[in-house]
Amino acid sequence: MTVIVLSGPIGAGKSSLTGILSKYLGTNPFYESVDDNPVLPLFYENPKKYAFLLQVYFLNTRFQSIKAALTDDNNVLDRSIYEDALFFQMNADIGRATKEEVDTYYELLHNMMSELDRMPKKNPDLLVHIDVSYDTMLKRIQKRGRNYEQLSYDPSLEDYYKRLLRYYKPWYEKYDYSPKMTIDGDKLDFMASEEDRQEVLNQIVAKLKEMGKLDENWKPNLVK
Ligand SMILES: Nc1ncnc2c1ncn2[C@@H]1O[C@H](COP(=O)(O)OP(=O)(O)O)[C@@H](O)[C@H]1O
Ligand SMILES: Nc1nc2c(ncn2[C@H]2C[C@H](O)[C@@H](COP(=O)(O)O)O2)c(=O)[nH]1
Repeated sequence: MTVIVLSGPIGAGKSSLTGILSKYLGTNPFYESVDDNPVLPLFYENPKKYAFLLQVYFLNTRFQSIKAALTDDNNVLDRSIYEDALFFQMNADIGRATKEEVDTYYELLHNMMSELDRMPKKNPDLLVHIDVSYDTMLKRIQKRGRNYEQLSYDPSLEDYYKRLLRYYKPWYEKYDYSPKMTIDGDKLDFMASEEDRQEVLNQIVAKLKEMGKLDENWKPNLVK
């Protein structure tokens, strides 16, 4: 039984890989609340006003998801609570949160992480990070086509996305809640290429076997 958390910038392919991986491993996917998230469009319309509210919304849903996933012990999460502060800190650094909001946020996060630390299973088994360049990220955001995420909606999103990418390297290096691995999301087109999809799955399965989380003789639940 495994809990795998995915990470990566906007449009990296986390939701897509969550679907592919959970089917392959025969585990249950947890998707982030995006299309049904009432605060997300408000945030893109007025980031300064809604950065704190959006973060509390995401943090709450991520807390619920990781608790359920660690209890069930058979899941893939398309983004997790471990990535939450990366987003909020970046927004705070560009002046979208007051000192009081920052202090309140970190106190809330700390309380939630302490609660996770008291659970029988405290941590995920593996973090799979999808690494993408700015060009790839932008292409995928365009392909997905959510209006408020497009540079045509707000040209300052170019700086926002580039800044977000810069926060990922130190975040990944510091992450130590579980073993971790990186997928090259620029090179491996796991949506269009069957060969690339299999390569990504092979890399993840090899890591799980190396960690003793999958039996050496394990075979996929579903071969497409
Ligand atoms: N490796 C990939 N190659 C090509 N297109 C991809 C790849 N991963 C995702 N996409 C496409 O990019 C868009 C964003 O993917 P999505 O899974 O929603 O990313 P995320 O959950 O990381 O934001 C979708 O239209 C998806 O079909
Ligand atoms: N300010 C924040 N925005 C966030 C956070 N998590 C996700 N998001 C935004 C980014 C995208 O517009 C959308 C979906 O993200 P994907 O990476 O799944 O495409 O939601 C966050 O914590 N803070």
